[in-house]
Amino acid sequence: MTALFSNPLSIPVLGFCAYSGTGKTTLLKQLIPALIERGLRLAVIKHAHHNFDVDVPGKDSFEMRKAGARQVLVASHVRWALMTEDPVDDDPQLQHLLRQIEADKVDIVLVEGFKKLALPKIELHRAAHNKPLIHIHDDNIVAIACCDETTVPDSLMRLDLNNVAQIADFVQHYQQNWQAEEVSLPIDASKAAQMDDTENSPHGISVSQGVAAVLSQVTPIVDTELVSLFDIDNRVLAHDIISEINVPQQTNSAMDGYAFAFSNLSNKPLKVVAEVLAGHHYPNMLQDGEAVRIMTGATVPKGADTIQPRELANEQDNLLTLLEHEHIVKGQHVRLAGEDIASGDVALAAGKRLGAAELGLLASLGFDRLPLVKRPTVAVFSTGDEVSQPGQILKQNCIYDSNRYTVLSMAKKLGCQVIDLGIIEDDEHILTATLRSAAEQADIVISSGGVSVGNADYIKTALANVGNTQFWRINMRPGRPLAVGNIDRSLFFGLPGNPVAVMVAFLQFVQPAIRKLAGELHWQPQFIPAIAQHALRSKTGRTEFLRGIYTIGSDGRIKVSTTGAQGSGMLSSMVSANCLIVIGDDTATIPAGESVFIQPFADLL
Ligand SMILES: Nc1nc2c(c(=O)[nH]1)N[C@H]1C(S)=C(S)[C@@H](COP(=O)(O)OP(=O)(O)OC[C@H]3O[C@@H](n4cnc5c(N)ncnc54)[C@H](O)[C@@H]3O)O[C@H]1N2
Ligand code: MOO
Repeated sequence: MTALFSNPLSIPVLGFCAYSGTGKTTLLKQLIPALIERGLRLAVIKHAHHNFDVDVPGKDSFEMRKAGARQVLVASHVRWALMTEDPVDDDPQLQHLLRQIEADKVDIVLVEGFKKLALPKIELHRAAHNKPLIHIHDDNIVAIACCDETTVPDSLMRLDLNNVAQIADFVQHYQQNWQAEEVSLPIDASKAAQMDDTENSPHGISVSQGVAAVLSQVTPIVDTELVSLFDIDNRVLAHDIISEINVPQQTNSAMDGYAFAFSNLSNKPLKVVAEVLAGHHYPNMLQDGEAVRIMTGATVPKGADTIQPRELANEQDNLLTLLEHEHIVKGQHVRLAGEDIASGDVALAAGKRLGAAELGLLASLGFDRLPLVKRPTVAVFSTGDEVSQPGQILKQNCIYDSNRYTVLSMAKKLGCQVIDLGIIEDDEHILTATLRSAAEQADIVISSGGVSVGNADYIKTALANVGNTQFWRINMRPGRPLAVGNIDRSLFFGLPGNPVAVMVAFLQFVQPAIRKLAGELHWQPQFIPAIAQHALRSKTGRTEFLRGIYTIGSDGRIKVSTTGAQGSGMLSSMVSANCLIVIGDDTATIPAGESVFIQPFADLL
């Protein structure tokens, strides 16, 4: 039996396992120089079963540690050692230890010990020792280094325990051919299995299946319109935009300074023959021994190819001396014509959502009107007798409507035109009429509330009168009940009533649908790995969306903790959060210090 292990590094980790007395350390002591000779940079992790000390009593570092410091780092000009007092009941956590390795400075980590972990290993075996073979119970053995007497199955690579060069060749080959495991995202609609009969399924469907099923019902809008650059707010480009000019138009200076030909560099001063301001040019060809005074953005004259900043030059009586002469590089501080975008290039491709940077780029190419995909229209209403309009007196047993506002806001941020249909009372005729008229006006109709088993009746019957809609149980929390379907040519989403569930369900299901409908290409949810600051719990079989706060640690890594209580009615948890922590349906617990995926809210919320 092996215990789960996943390599947190971007370099391979290879274990060496054997019963004691087989000669693991002896082999490693010979193997390390042989691998270094082959150009590999190594890190080694060794598991010690006893309470070892790096230093000895009497040494300052020892005394400081024994005095109670949790960590002592002792450093000299050749080496440093970090000692951390980290008592644990079981074996130390290899994943945690691996994260201490400087993965950008080594090519492979060799691990001695940790033989129970499911990490790739070379088994060492001496038949004369009469010990059992490890590979029989461990699928992670990639090769066996042994003597002639050991029988090795055909499926396994056989190495000679006494042939260090052969083992080193194997390790080198392993390192060169290793590929990082494909990261499995907690939600991946592209890998969602086909759904069978999902309607009213008591078992529910996964988030990935739900997203895939929603997307399969969306046909992108093909109608386009020309829109002025001023009025484009986060909308989607309908056609490729080809640049008609070079950006920058002319080769120009990136510094205030002097332009000259690099081939003229010598200890002799150059003669300053003119001054070129931005928006102007020097009409002549620069001759041997000449330079011009030039400002940032001004066109570099013909005959010049290099700029020296003003602060690294001395000019007196039109004679120029270049300082730090030996550091000057040909072409420095020159911005070449077309280096940003060349005439004829696709500056932006169809399907791109236009934010501030894209608008700036289009403006820099001289475009003032752009062909855009027509905005999706989204109609939104709330249901529920207890739901009251903000601004009015809150009646007993009632709650103010927040869902319409969160949904309308998220739809607007996705560039949609929105129609607010208000709060619709729980009445079959009124709901039916509302749905019919909403579908006539909107590409997407969104309601909240009334989709769970108890109180779904009105919306269910109203929907049955006007369209074809399925009620799903999504294996997620929050946001379990969800209705999805069609009313004529409109897509309908019945989101659950709980305010956090509404937002999470919108982000996971409505958002991809709007993006596809709006013509956006290559849109995928953004998952970023972060280190959990405390243990996170879920239940296998469902995807958990916890409200999280991520920050960047002093080590440059992203860390995340939850906002605390996670009730699906607690909108304050969404306000304090800046991300969702996503625990996929195959995971029950994420221990503190382990990696978990987050979905930052970015600018959508
Ligand atoms: N027996 C079961 N009961 C419930 C289940 C279940 O599977 N079996 N699912 C629970 C889950 S999960 C959710 S979420 C809710 C969803 O219920 P509905 O979609 O029918 O929503 P309502 O019951 O109408 O409301 C739930 C909750 O949200 C508040 N709400 C509703 N609309 C608004 C609004 N516009 N603004 C603010 N708050 C709103 C409402 O007052 C309720 O407190 O069902 C569980 N029950
Ligand atoms: O959708 Mo519900 O509790 O999972 O909020």
